[in-house]
Amino acid sequence: MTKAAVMGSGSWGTAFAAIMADAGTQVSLWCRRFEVAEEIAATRRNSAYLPDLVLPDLVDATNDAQEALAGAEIVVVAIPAQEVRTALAAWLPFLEEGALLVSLMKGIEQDTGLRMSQVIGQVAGVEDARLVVISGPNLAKEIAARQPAAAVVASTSPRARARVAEACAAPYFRPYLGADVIGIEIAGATKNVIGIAVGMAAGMGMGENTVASLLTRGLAETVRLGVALGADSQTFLGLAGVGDLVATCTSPLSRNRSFGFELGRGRSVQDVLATSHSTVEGVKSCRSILQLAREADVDAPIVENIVSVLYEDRDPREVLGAFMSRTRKHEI
Ligand SMILES: NC(=O)C1=CN([C@@H]2O[C@H](COP(=O)(O)OP(=O)(O)OC[C@H]3O[C@@H](n4cnc5c(N)ncnc54)[C@H](O)[C@@H]3O)[C@@H](O)[C@H]2O)C=CC1
Ligand SMILES: O=C(CO)COP(=O)(O)O
Repeated sequence: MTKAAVMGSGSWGTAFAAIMADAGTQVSLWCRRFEVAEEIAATRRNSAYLPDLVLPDLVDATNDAQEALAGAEIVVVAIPAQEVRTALAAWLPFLEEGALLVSLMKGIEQDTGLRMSQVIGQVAGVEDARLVVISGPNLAKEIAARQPAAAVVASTSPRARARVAEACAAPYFRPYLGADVIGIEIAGATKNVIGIAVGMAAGMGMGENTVASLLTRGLAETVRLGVALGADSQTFLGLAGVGDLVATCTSPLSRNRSFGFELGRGRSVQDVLATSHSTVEGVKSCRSILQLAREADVDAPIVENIVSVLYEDRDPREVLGAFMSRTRKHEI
């Protein structure tokens, strides 16, 4: 039986541990807090994140990273993007020789502008063939309820992606295979920022036309950036592209959309962040994405305007007006 470690017991790490166990993989779920590991051991539940999910018996929880990583052939990282560098460095001594490293994160590192698989590869000093990324329309709560969903499991190594896909193919979770790691990571990180923009518009009372227009232009912006960075444009029509954009931009379960919604209703960035207990990746990644776009000389008006709302105190209403008065141009 394959043994995996899932490092991070927030909403996605916990749901993904259940997926892997339902796929027949033995999972050790690493929890940063001892109380979470203790609760899971005693009740099979992680009440702070997914209270309705009863974790399968194949999931063991521990807050000892060495114990979690012992014997793990697949190591899945599921923590906030900006924390990966430091956390992974602490886990390095306990990684098994040859283990595959899987990123579930949807973010870009601040300051370096690196994608998550790049950060993992750099910190762990491993070749691309051992790195895998997973992305798609995967709202954790729906997955935890075992509602059917699909995702892309991507790696430059056919063997690595096939092995990880096998280890997470559950009756309600269908992994597709992919090789375009750049496209999948750019799609995953950028959709969070587009989700904030759409949420903002919805919070201001705008209807479906506005949502669909922003979503579509957000996709155009994401494709431009991805292709400039070496991605295949077809990737953005797939699960990690359109698929995730639709899930994020239309679901009240999305933290990024909900964050934007509250801004649209008139609350301040600080106020909304102070009351949010879970990760809103678009907030920290939007500046790194804008930086990547500027370096690649790519026009990214939605990301740029979200940065100005979040970091330059710009009024969301003013931003919506700014989109409408941009210089007329060809759609494609
Ligand atoms: N929740 C979802 O539906 C999905 C989330 N993702 C991505 O997965 C990543 C993780 O997100 P969630 O699980 O939703 O976040 P979360 O906010 O639910 O949980 C974050 C987890 O990371 C841990 N953590 C925080 N700082 C840490 C540190 N310095 N060292 C070690 N652990 C730390 C927390 O204790 C918590 O267990 C994000 O990049 C997110 O975009 C991807 C797909 C779906
Ligand atoms: O990535 C996600 C769904 O695929 C989760 O989106 P949020 O982080 O906005 O909740």
